[in-house]
Amino acid sequence: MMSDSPTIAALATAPAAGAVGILRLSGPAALDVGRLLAPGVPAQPTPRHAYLATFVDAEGRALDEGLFLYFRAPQSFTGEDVVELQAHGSPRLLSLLLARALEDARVRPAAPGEFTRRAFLNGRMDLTRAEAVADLVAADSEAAVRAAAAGLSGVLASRVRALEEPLRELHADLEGVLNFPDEAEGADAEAAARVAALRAQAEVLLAEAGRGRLVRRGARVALFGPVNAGKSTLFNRLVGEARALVDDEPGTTRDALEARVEWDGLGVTLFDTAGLREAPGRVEALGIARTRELLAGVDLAVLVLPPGASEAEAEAWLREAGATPVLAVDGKCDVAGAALTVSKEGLRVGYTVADVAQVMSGATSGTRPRVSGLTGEGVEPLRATMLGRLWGGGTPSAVALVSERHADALRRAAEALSRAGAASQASTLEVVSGEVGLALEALGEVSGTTVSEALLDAIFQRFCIGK
Ligand SMILES: Nc1nc2c(c(=O)[nH]1)N(C=O)[C@@H](CNc1ccc(C(=O)N[C@@H](CCC(=O)O)C(=O)O)cc1)CN2
Ligand SMILES: Nc1nc2c(ncn2[C@@H]2O[C@H](COP(=O)(O)OP(=O)(O)OP(=O)(O)O)[C@@H](O)[C@H]2O)c(=O)[nH]1
Ligand SMILES: [Mg+2]
Repeated sequence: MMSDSPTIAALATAPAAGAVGILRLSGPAALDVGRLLAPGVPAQPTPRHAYLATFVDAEGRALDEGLFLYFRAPQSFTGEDVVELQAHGSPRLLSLLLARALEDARVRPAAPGEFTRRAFLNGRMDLTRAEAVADLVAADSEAAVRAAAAGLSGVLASRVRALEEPLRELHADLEGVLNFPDEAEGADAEAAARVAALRAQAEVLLAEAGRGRLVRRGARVALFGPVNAGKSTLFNRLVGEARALVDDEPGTTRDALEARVEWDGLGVTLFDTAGLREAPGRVEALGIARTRELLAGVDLAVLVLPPGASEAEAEAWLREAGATPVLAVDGKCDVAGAALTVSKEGLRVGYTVADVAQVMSGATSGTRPRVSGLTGEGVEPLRATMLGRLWGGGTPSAVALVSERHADALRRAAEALSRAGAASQASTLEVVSGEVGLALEALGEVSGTTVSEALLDAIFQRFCIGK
């Protein structure tokens, strides 16, 4: 099967000027075609040896001097013969080399992810590890890099295997009892307990999907609350630069603003939003509508309240966040603490009459974290609290990167096991075994043991060309 697959070629490096650019070939004609481009390389090169070679055009004129690597099947990334031409990183030079390789009838351009797909099809890695390759390439935070690296080294693979293998044994035992009731007698004795244990294990893995999502695309956090509470000032403080406009005019922020930061390795997209209030102007009302929409889609909403806001007031604003988890904080805490002196000194910038009046009325919450975007007080503890709410304990690198696709398959496996559990009380062994078989099939979609061509197409579509 390996020998009749066409040889594929693609640039393995990004199409931009760089120190080095790599043309990669995989398949039975890789060495032949590689030697057309680098004729000085011996006909039987030592595998994994770096040859310094001249790369030439069709007329034999030198195009570059670079390194030539040969990996002999099956000891290569794809499991096929692989050749790499490591040239100087000129996109034009590399496209000349690629075009020349493609002139050979045995070679065609690689589809996105096709090198990795071949690695999977040739049994070099299971599907979770192939997907971790794409995760690693796409990783844009330290946590994402570490979690993808864990996936590449087989963290998810071994957890899925720990589920798949006992499930396969259970299925075999049940089928044995059904097909050879005499020989296999009693092999189904513990069926209900085994089903229950496996289901619990599937649920545990499924529960990691939320963390997987958080690591992959980063957390999304929005600051929201009444106008003029100090959201933009706090936003700037959290981002570390003056990104948002700040003014004492309520309704300053109209459009939501976003900034990407990395906190303890976790990617976080922070949003500043238009302040909320009754009866806003027309343009501002549009901003408020957008705030509500945005709040529905974030992982955590931080409600910034004016200093000393009452519980009733906090409750009212809390409702704006709907089902999104909310962390409420008292803003402008420098005002709250200094209220009495302020009243003697007169109002400094940022202290509105309302702010001070509220503090002096004594209706402070006492329990909410206090923060001042202006002085920076309480900002570090707030950041730590936000991270805690988003991530909980543990380190992002240890996480099994469960994707939406994995979660969907795990959910179907858990559901089938739940039905198998019910059937073991009330139905025939055939039904139990049928459901266990379905669970096994769903799990196979995660590891790749029972995966369809269409599913593989969908998975490798998101890879880049040359990967
Ligand atoms: N230049 C270059 N760098 C690269 C890659 C590549 O293909 N080329 N990779 C890919 O994109 C990654 C490395 N992945 C690889 C994985 C396995 C094998 C390999 O030859 N495996 C053999 C031998 C194993 C061994 O000697 O221990 C095997 O599995 O049998 C090579 C690269 C990242 N860096
Ligand atoms: N004393 C004090 N003043 C602050 C603090 N944060 C903001 N202010 C002042 O309060 C006013 C409003 O601040 P913004 O950060 O624009 O408030 P906002 O919540 O973004 O307001 P809108 O966008 O209009 O909803 C400005 O005059 C700020 O200087 C703070 O922590 N302490
Ligand atoms: Mg603002």
